[in-house]
Amino acid sequence: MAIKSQLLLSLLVLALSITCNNASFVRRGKNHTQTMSTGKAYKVLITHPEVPQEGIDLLKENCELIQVQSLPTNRAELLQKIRGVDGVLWGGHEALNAEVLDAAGPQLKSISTMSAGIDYVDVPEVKKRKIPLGHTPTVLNTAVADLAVGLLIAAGRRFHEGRRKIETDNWENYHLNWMLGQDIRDSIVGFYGFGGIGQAIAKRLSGFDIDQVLYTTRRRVHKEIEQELNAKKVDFDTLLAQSDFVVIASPLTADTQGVFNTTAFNKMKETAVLVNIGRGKIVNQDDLYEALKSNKIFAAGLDVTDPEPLSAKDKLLSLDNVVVLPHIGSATKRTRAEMATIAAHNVLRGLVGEPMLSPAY
Ligand SMILES: O=C(O)C(=O)CO
Repeated sequence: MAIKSQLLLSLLVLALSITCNNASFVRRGKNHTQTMSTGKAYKVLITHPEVPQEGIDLLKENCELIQVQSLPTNRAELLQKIRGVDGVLWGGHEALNAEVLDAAGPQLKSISTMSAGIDYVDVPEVKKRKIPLGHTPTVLNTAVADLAVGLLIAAGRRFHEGRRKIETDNWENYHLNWMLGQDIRDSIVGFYGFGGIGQAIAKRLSGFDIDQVLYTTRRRVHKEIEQELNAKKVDFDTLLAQSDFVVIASPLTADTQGVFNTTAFNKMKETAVLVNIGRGKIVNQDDLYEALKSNKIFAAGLDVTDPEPLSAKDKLLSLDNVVVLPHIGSATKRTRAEMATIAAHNVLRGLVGEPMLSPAY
């Protein structure tokens, strides 16, 4: 499934690049078409200095590009450069809200983020102004899924604690029951959120001879996917009670915020491992700290935290049984290039009033 969908996606990207390169990128005025003094039809802001060249090359054929140079993003520079642009490729995770939309002006007609999650976007504000909004799911599924499997193994098999044992001269493998971890073989893996990323993780885990996949989502996934992944939809309490590994692969919304709290941890197995590659705020981090410290659950592997960046002094980092990464799920060169490519196509399509490749709403 994953290979097929990657292939399809590559074909789609190729097809789109042909369409977009041939499209007539003339500015659509009320009665006339016009181009700018630069000869380019549209002005597009790229809000990050490190957006991969693949995306920039696509845009620059038909658009005059302006780019934010500061890093971390200087809000004043962003607000000044966004004035009067037709499109925006939103490269970072800064708040995209009424302030920036007001600064841009009413001519703004196309925005795409370079991320799957859009919790930093005030979507109702964008919608209210009828501006098409794109994002970049799918292309990062494999990179995030690979990392999630890594976290699941690292937390379940105590990688971080093991490293600490060495660093503190406490290597005690003369004990037969030293550093024993959790088996993935024959385990039940529960997914909170089971879209493309969750399914890509389950697909990878099928190679580890797991017993069963459970998932909690609002809507049931297709029967064929359930069959292929040996997956069964269950309610949240069942997911918590039965899973040996619980993987959070859901977006952050008003409904998902803080759902993993003490009440939830108390319903999990004491041997359970929690993995979060969704968003930090889905977990109440103080409650997670208590659950890990008191061994209410076995371990956690987190690529996302609350806040980000997490302070080096955060109490979570004092624990042996948590593996924490600095939100690097999609951080591979190829994935970043593909994200920039999809985001650029989204922007170009929005500019000419065509449906975006991956619309956010
Ligand atoms: O694109 C996103 O939303 C991510 O968090 C990638 O890890």
